[in-house]
Amino acid sequence: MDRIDLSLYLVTDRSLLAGKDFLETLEQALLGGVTVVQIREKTSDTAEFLQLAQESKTLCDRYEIPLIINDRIDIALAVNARGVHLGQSDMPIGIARRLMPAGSIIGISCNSLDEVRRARDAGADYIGLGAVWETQTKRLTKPPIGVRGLGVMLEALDGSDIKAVAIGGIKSTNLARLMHGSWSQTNHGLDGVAVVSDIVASPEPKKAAQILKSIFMACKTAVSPFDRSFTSPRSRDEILDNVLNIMSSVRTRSPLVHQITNVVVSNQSANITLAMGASPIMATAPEEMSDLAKLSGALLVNIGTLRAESLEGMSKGGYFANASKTPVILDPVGIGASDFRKSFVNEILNCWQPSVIKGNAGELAVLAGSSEAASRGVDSLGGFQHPVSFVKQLARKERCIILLTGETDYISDGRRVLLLKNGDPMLGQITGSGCMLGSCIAAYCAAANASANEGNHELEGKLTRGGDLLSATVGAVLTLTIASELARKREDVRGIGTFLPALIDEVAALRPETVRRLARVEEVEETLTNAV
Ligand SMILES: Cc1ncc(COP(=O)(O)OP(=O)(O)O)c(N)n1
Ligand SMILES: Cc1ncsc1CCOP(=O)(O)O
Repeated sequence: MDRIDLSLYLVTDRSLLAGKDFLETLEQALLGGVTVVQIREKTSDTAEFLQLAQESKTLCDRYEIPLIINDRIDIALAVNARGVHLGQSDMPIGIARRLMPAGSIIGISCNSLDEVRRARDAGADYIGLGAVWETQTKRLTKPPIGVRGLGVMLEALDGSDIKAVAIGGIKSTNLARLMHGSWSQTNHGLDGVAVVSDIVASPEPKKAAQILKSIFMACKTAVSPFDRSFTSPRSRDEILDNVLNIMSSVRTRSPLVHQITNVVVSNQSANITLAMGASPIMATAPEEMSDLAKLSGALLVNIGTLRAESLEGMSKGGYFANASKTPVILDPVGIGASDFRKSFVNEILNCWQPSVIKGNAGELAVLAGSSEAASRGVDSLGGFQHPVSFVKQLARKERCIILLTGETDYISDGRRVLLLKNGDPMLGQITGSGCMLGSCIAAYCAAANASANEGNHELEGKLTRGGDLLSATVGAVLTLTIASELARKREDVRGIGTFLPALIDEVAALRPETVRRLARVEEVEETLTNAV
């Protein structure tokens, strides 16, 4: 089916034209670069549908763009359309295939893995996966799949030549998130996106199509398998060099670090951010997320004390941060404690792409859907048998950097895995050391991202500016853990009460040479086993 290009698939809807002319809007969309058009008429009678289809066919032929008809095989035959798009309760694929001329394109909508498998076995040419998100265009009868639900459906097409497009709620503002988040673990990506309102309802359909197309193409080429929107350093020594550069950069740039964090640690998180040389802003109101995303160098989302009023802020915060190409650090504190936390994390990960996810074994196990490491509240009750494999695979699955904290910290970007062995046990005895680490990661990521791509070139389709966020995460861990070792040795530290201020002081006083001298970082080679 490589004869038709599904990259930007326009599905029409006359009810969204808001006064614009149908054919003029279609022509603008064609000029804007749509690669296939589906005429979808839910309310018109046969004569009206036929006329629209005929006029659309003439126009599409002029632009050499294939025309697909929604549901109606008779109309598709009458206008000699390139194919039909069927729903689950329309004509079965086998019969449609017999009725349509040889070589016609037959697409079908799928909302579940079962439907994808059936469509594959029935010989569909492509599937429309959706709805991905809620949409105003159609009343949905089945719940949205969410970005993270698409990968497993795409995986079911491995080895076949069936193509897949996503549909439902897709806009220029969330397309990059869709493209980043929908890859299967086997690296099966989307062949296209089907869009109705973002083009049809736009006052400038040509421009709307152009924007969608350029984001799609940028993502399709930039997001090759495991190729993140950030740089990956080549060796352990290069990572350490980068860590020291980023450390200095935090102090010289003093980036603004937006933190939506929990009430237990808010104060110490703000202070550790200041100690690193960055500038904290602890803001939760959804109304200011758009403005703050433009100002901040990074966003930390920590769900430690999840409250109804912070949910919207977290959802919007990550969304606007992605749009501003600002790294987002997710700390899913105590995700295993309640179904509420679990489903909220799932919800936000369907709205935005994190750059780094940090958590203890219990938290990351819940996120990965593994029962290997249990947790109680915010504490982990054990570890993984193969932590190296686990972090590497989770990084691939979530397409971001994963930091698994514990006595040894494991960091992976899906390609390499680093083990960090610094840190004093007292860090685990004070409340909020993990949350402070989230602040440190955000500050380092802000500095690393700010120094990348300063000319702002070639950023379309990316969710950060391309900074070395792997080294940034390593640097943040080293900063806090090495400072904890130094703090513990101080004579004025007599217990956890005196340890916390000493820790903040040591972070502020930490010098790059000390980090290089004391860092205990190893890189491990890992062939993936099935850990996630
Ligand atoms: C490309 C694409 N995907 C899905 C749909 C939805 O089709 P269907 O389930 O038949 O629902 P209606 O479009 O008939 O409301 C589609 N039209 N196009
Ligand atoms: C036809 C259809 N099928 C699933 S969602 C949808 C409508 C998508 O419209 P929009 O792109 O405006 O969200």
